[in-house]
Amino acid sequence: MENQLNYYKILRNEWKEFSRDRIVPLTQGELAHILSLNDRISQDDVKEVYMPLVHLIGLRWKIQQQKLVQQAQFLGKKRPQKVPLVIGIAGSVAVGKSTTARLLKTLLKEIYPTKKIQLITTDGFLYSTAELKRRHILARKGFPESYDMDRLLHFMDDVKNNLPAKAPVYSHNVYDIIAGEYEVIEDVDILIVEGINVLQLPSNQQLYISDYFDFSIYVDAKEELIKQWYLERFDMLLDIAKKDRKNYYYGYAIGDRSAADAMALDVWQKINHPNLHEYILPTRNRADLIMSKGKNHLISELYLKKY
Ligand SMILES: Nc1ncnc2c1ncn2[C@@H]1O[C@H](COP(=O)(O)OP(=O)(O)O)[C@@H](O)[C@H]1O
Ligand SMILES: CC(C)(COP(=O)(O)O)[C@@H](O)C(=O)NCCC(=O)O
Repeated sequence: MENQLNYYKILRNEWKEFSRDRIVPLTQGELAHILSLNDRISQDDVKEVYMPLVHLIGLRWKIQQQKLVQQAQFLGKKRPQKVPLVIGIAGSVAVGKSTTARLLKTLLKEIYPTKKIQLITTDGFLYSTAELKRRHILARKGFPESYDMDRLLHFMDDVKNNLPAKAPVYSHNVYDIIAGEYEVIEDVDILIVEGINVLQLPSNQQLYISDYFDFSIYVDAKEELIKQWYLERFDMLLDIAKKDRKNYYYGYAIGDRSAADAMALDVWQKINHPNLHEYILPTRNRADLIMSKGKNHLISELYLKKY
């Protein structure tokens, strides 16, 4: 990413200093616990990248709480209403959004043990395969029109008003929405919302989903790397699928692996590549923080919005 006027470019070495002494340090035991829950993340990443990030989120949370107190005073209310803090995580398919989101949730839970912290992915707001077929847009899965953005907007509205909200659930293994399964969000303190579309503008709406966010992150990397991670994840999904006849990928998993890999590459080129360039990358500059990854998912630099 080239230098942007409205972002501070912060190298990893500078960023890692930002949490020093200002946040509850983790004990070795807590760190080990966090790493055991997320085998994809290194100890260095937790200390050098995620701890300063959690510190920054903590500061934003304080400001949000202060605003709510001021507003309550202005309105002559005794107490401010409870409004959950919402963190959005955007980026390409397979860039590592859900891995980042899971780690952030684990860390926040460790640091704020009495708070309720939940995570949803907007994959659940994709139309079901049956509905995509009915709309003749099965080949457009992941593109803006394949999501029920109105439903997502209403969901965000309920969350922010501290009303119970239900997020539908998507399974990569089934490659579809799981009918009747929901993640229930209720009386939550922090909600993390992860998905390729979280910084997009829903059609026919005046509101961005990100209007509900208190802090937003875009996970970024060069496309060659993301494509490689997509293909590697596809291979991992096939390994899992081999053991399960009901898995969507079972047929590919027991067949010729090079034909399956060629199919995945084709999906990248025809679907995920154009989606990244037409609809996901253009939302990058809406994020409060851009985390830029290099080889082996190592975060090399961060871009923090100046204002
Ligand atoms: N920090 C990381 N270290 C190692 N592998 C990672 C890391 N982040 C993501 N991955 C791997 O990259 C692939 C894509 O990550 P995932 O979180 O599923 O992406 P997304 O949610 O953006 O589609 C997965 O195979 C995941 O295990
Ligand atoms: C469900 C998704 C839209 C969401 O992507 P995610 O960021 O969770 O990987 C994507 O994984 C997808 O299915 N895209 C359609 C093309 C494909 O099969 O990859």
